[in-house]
Amino acid sequence: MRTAPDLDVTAIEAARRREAELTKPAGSLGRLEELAIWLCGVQGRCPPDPLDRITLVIFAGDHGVAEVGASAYPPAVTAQMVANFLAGGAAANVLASQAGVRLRVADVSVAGDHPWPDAVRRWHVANGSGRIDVTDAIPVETAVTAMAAGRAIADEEIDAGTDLLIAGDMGIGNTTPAAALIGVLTGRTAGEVTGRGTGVDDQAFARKRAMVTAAIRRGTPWRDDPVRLVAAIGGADLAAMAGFLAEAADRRTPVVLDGVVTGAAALLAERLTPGARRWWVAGHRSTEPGHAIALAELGLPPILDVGLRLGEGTGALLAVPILRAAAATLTHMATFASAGVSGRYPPPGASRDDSAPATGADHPPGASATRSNAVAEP
Ligand SMILES: Cc1cc2ncn([C@H]3O[C@H](COP(=O)(O)O)[C@@H](O)[C@H]3O)c2cc1C
Ligand SMILES: O=C(O)c1cccnc1
Repeated sequence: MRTAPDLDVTAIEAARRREAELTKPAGSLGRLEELAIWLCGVQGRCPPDPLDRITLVIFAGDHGVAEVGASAYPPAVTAQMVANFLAGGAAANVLASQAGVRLRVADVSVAGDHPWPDAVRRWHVANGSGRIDVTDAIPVETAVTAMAAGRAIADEEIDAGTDLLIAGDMGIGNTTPAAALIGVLTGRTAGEVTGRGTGVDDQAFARKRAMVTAAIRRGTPWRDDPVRLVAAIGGADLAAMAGFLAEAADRRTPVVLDGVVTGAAALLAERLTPGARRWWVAGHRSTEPGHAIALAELGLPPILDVGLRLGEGTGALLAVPILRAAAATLTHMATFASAGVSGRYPPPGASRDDSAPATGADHPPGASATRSNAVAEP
């Protein structure tokens, strides 16, 4: 099995050294420091380039479980929301515009014929996905085609020159296959991974949990075969997302993950290409219980936790300003030496000269120390 490429260790080391030289207490920028170091690792340079060219790809597809009460909304909403994305009226449009992110919609498996531009329909590989509690979502051949479609979409964006990709989802009923995939891939029960999605009532929630239980049972034999697993209990859109995420890692392109649906696709992609997760960050943690479980399995702590349960890439879009802030601080802050700010006291036992004034002569870690109050290694 092919593993994902490593991040650039030299750039990571340079970023760590630079973080320690900046005019702030060591570690005080918290998660921003980790994100800045990660950005250097994925870009292979320190300081990192600003994130000017970011694209969100929303993978749209229908799901048979929505026909039998898995969602609080009717299946027709999937296509109607694709039209809404194209008209600019969805939450993802507004947040993408705020964050300066390009939005692209890919109809991978929306049911029916639609008069959408070729760019939207080009990677259409299925007319919806089957009821996963009783039958396969898609044939295995369609899963293979859908994964290749997701890889092709990633290639198109990477070849066009992108600094960062975001994966988002649109598909009524899609939190049911997402929960089932997370259940199989983390060994959890339907009770642990199933949430209310768009907000189903108690009766529908019980029905949904029963569907997830049945789907987990149907999918468990394919636990170690991501292609057969996504064919059995996922769907074409989830397969395309998994291909997209794996390809981004293969091509050394960072990705911000969104909610429970991209989380399920990420678990699949990590099985396709072990180590791919190093190329991703989790934009947020949604309120769907399966999402926290997926992120824990991936070892990806979310940047934000603000009660979102929408999908479309919205949680990832909200994290973009934080990623940009991380890059900007590492790039533009002064160092102790350049700003003439005194560094940290040396550790107990080390000799120290308290009378030394705060001048530009203090020393960042890694520089040769000629004064006793040089900055300590963090
Ligand atoms: C108007 C509307 C816009 C949405 N945008 C994202 N979703 C989100 O909700 C759906 C998943 O939840 P469930 O599994 O309960 O159907 C997906 O379409 C997901 O993208 C939406 C849902 C609705 C109704
Ligand atoms: O976690 C998500 O992204 C989510 C939650 C509910 C509905 N749709 C998406």
